[in-house]
Amino acid sequence: MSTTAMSASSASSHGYKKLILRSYEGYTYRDVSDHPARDCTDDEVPIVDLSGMFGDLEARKAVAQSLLKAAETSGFFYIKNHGIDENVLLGAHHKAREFFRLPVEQKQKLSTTESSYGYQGLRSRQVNPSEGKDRKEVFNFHYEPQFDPVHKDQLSEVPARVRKHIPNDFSAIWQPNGVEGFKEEVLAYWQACLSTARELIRLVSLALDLPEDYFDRYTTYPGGDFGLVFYPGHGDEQIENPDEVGIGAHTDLQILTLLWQDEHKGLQVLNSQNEWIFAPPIPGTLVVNIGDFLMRLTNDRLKSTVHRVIQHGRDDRYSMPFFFGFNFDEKIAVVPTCTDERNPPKYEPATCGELIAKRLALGNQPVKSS
Ligand SMILES: O=C(O)CCC(=O)C(=O)O
Ligand SMILES: [Fe+2]
Repeated sequence: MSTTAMSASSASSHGYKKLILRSYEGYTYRDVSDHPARDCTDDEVPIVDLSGMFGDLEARKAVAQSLLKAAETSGFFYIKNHGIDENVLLGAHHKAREFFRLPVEQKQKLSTTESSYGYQGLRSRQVNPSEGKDRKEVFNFHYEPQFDPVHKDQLSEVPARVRKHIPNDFSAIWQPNGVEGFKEEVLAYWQACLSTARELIRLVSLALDLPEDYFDRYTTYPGGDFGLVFYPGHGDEQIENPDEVGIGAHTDLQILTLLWQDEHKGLQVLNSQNEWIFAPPIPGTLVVNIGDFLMRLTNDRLKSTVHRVIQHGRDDRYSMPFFFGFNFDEKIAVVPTCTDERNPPKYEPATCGELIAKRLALGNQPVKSS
């Protein structure tokens, strides 16, 4: 996402605000209700029970159908019975809590200049050009073959085209930081997410009437960006700016996002009536949402939906998003089952890497407000 703060007007009139969004194609604009968000209904962001994902083909197809319905409407759903060990998940969360409590100078030692790896401080980023700076701290990292259980024992076989995407300064972020077991526990959860995402994409194939392994060849060295995110609570402080965002409105860039959120509400999803709805935390679930590249590959059938976080509670909020993507350099066309004579492909084959680079480059360009 963008690393450059910019200012642009977000004039309010008749209960609507103009929202500027970054997309692969450039800037897009939406008039969005400025009414306070309400909670989503069970239909808008449904719970998909993944138990059947580990069953026979019939059971897998049944789960795929419920996933498809959600992916075609709001593009957001909760998953339960996802198979990720609660202890692994909470292990990473507890390390995140310890990490963000470290003195800021210590956290800043884990910042990088070449890449977006490592620590990013409070209000140092602005994801949305028409909202303010993000009131959050983050510890980020990206896919590394050496952490992927599929490749960690055959690192000499990692192709040069994959190595090319690993920045030189990546290992700096893993130096000891004062939190015992930080790297081990965080990576254990990242690995669980990676394996769940590789399973989920097989369900997506089934849902789209494709062979179950259709996308497998695109997930050998996949995108696996991860963030520990900390939205500090306001405690007894007065909220000075009711519009201040934790993370500004955006769509996720890649294939699927798996988001763990703690018990504090904050995640808002923009529905098709341009109203904000909360996707509140539900114990035992992760939130899954479709990314821009999957929307494109399905000829816009699966929806990549705008979302943001506003954290105005007294308490701190923590979340852990895992962004699953396809191999960065693989040119992929719109899938055959999402097109026909009346609905030809809207997009040329493209690589995930080139489109992401295009969108990130927008962060360095001036914004037109309409
Ligand atoms: O923290 C959250 O609940 C959502 C974060 C998010 O949307 C992102 O990092 O892309
Ligand atoms: Fe997001």
